[in-house]
Amino acid sequence: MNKLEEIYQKINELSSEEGNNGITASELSVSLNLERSTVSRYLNELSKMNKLVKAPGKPVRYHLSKHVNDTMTHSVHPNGAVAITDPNNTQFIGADSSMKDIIEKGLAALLYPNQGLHILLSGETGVGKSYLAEYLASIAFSKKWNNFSGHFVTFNCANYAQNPELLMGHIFGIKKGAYTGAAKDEIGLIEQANGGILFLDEIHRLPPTGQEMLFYLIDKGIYRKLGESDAVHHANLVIIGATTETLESALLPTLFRRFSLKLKVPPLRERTQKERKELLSFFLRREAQKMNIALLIKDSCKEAFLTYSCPGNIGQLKGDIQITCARAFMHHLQQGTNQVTIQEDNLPQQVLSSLKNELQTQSTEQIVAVSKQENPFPICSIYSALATIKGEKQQIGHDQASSINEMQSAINHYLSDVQSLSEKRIESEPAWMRFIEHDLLDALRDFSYYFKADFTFEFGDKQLMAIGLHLEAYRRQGRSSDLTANTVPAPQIYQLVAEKLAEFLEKRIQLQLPENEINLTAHLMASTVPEAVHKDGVSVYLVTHGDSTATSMAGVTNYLLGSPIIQPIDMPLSEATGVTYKRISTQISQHANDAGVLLLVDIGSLVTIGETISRDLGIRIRTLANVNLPMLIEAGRKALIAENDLNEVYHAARDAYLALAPKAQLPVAIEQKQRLIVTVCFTGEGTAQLLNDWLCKNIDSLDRDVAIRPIRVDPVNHDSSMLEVLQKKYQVIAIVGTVPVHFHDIPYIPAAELFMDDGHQRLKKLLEISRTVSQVAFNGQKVANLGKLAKKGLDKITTELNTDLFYTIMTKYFEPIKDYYQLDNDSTIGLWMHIGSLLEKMLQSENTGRPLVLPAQPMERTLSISKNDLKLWEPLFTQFNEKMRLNMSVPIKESLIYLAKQQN
Ligand SMILES: Nc1ncnc2c1ncn2[C@@H]1O[C@H](COP(=O)(O)OP(=O)(O)OP(=O)(O)O)[C@@H](O)[C@H]1O
Repeated sequence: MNKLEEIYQKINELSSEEGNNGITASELSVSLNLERSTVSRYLNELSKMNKLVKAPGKPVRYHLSKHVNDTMTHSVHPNGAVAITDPNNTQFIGADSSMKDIIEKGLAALLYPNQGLHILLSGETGVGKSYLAEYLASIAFSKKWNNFSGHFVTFNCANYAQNPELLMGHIFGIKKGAYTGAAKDEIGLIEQANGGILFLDEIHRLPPTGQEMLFYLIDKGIYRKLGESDAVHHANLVIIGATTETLESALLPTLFRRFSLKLKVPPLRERTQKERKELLSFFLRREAQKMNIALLIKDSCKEAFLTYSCPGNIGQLKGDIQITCARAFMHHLQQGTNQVTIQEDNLPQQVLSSLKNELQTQSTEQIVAVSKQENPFPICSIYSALATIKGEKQQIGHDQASSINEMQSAINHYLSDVQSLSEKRIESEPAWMRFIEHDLLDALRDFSYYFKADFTFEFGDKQLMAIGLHLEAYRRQGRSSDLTANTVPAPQIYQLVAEKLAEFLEKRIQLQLPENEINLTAHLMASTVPEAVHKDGVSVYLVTHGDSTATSMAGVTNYLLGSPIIQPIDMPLSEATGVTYKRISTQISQHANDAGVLLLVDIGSLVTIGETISRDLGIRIRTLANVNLPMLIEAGRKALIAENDLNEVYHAARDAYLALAPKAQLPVAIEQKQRLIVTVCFTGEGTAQLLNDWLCKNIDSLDRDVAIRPIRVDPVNHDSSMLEVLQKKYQVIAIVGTVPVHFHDIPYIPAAELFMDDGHQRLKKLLEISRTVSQVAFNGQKVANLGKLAKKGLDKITTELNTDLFYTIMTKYFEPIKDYYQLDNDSTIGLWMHIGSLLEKMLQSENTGRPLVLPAQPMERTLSISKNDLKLWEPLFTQFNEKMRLNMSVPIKESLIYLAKQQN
């Protein structure tokens, strides 16, 4: 036995020991009593011979190749391709050739004790980086290496590249209030993947701060959520990053170095012809399984797939094969053949071009696969769907209306199938666009652009896709399929537009459409009208408390009316009123028109929201409270008729309420009893009194009418007679205290909870919901005029300040600040006045040359100013600088931020 064999045998022995996790050169030199350098030399030799696999890291550990490979089962396929099958039956083409070394290294990294090593993958788009990451993870998980217990979580950083804050929020998690709109704590992907593997695709899209945070996590195992300044979280996970950029330039050097293993996945052009053949067969077999029918491919087409230049690599090859199969399948449906044959005219342009001249004469066909799986390929089943309806109609003699409904639902199914195709993006354009030739696509786009004034409905991408796919199928076929001959007319508005489109297409691209194709096009238009906000009708919005109440009520109504006319807006109880207001107003401003808006809300206090939005946006809005289903249906029905004006829709909905609601539920005037919060404890003087004081200080200005009464509850008999008495005089909103009191249906909030977010929020919501319209109306007025009130005040006390300009700036730029710190009305006016006076002083000092004397800072600086605070205020400060030429110093800026934070 020579030295090399001796060493290899020793490694075999050591590797078979329980819990062995690879061997290092030092360990081996000790057990063989040989020089470490000699051992290293032999180890390198053995790895070159593919007998060992090096796991990167320090110290380098060596594993027997057969151990790494044993984790995969090899199987031979009918076409001779050897593929490795992982436990989830994912075939990895190339695992025995171009990808062998890469896979072995990747597996060794994940096997590395105790936690695995972080991996960075690079390679052109579509080479299979995500596929590789998933493959490695599935093996590591199934073998339970390193106790991987969490999940394999994948995320593409490019999806949020335009919004770095959100991107980092997704990865690291968000602390409530981290930025405007961060209404609640969110857990991040790191937390989700803890104990497992996080795959970050397009990792180079992470901004430098994100990269630093990631570096810190990899280095120290700790991280912070966005917006957190003190808390730290621990995580133990492997990160696999992937990038299409050159490795060195993709990441900050610090982060780059933390990836112990860097692997470059080769492009398709560098793979062998044998591997490309395997890929082609693999993808064709998959499509055949989906279609559940014999799939044949002409030799010439096969050759084209093997030779065309495919810059998008395996991803593009797969996409082009799918499109080709879909076209061939479409052809098969129209011809009624009993097999699908891929022919030259099914090939996308870029594949076809490689065919030109030489190969077109070949015509041998070759069966690729037949499968019995029940999973028919979705696209283009519209004809068969329509045929079924036509058959049923003939049998039972349906009336016209129900036939239209069935037809629409068949079309809708077809569209959602097609839609799922467009979800997978190939390069930058949706997949469906590749089905439609450019001349037709351009013509449809131009039509939607030039004739938009003629539509009373939207004609966007969804419509383009549905109509384009259909007309492309018709055009390729060259004649209308018998199956489309249906006699059910589409609604008039769509029919007219379809006729106009037919005229346009004939002129533009000489495409002649027969009557039944025009009819079917009209049906396609009718089925794809999005959100069905008919441009000239009244819009109806439903706003209710709860996570999904509005959505489900609107869902039922829209279903019954057969049209998504009601727009739901859910108001989660945890959401601040200001945030809800913004959402409602944004939605209304995007969709409403001159016909106005009917706002249906669940509680009276929301009535004023409509009034305020109406004032702010200049849109006519009427509001009805205590909404129920009959009201909603009636409002929807009337709004569907474009001629009905806002008053008609409003009255119809109100009458429906009056006609259908039981007498007891009629909207009688809300009893004008004063609202009361009862605080309870065993003495009525201890905690109850303290709670009383706390509530007095913390209650919102909108609820200043609320009385607070501390009472004693007998520790023995829990006597609640005092509550009986109080209830006669007051409307008791809640009982807060240290003794659980369950009195009628009045909510009880334990004192401890009140000081935590949940309890406080609950009380706030109870107060909000119990506000009467008049209470809110008074304050609502005030809300709308806050700025004006402050301006009036400043007009009286300032001489230098341009209060109009100040008002304009503040109205726009102070709003996010108010929302962020959830400032109440009083604090808002106070801050407006404070800032106004400060600017006045600055102007005076500039004019007179006297130094600026600022009022003493009364606050204790216990609150810290975060980057988010500064970011929030910066636009306002910039405005003062640009529009008023007032440059605020850092201490002045900070004093304002402290002041606002203290109000919170
Ligand atoms: N070796 C393989 N065997 C079988 N299918 C593969 C293989 N490699 C890639 N694919 C398929 O090719 C498609 C593209 O691969 P993938 O999305 O992993 O590429 P990528 O390099 O991550 O691309 P991008 O950089 O655009 O995100 C996937 O749908 C995958 O199914």
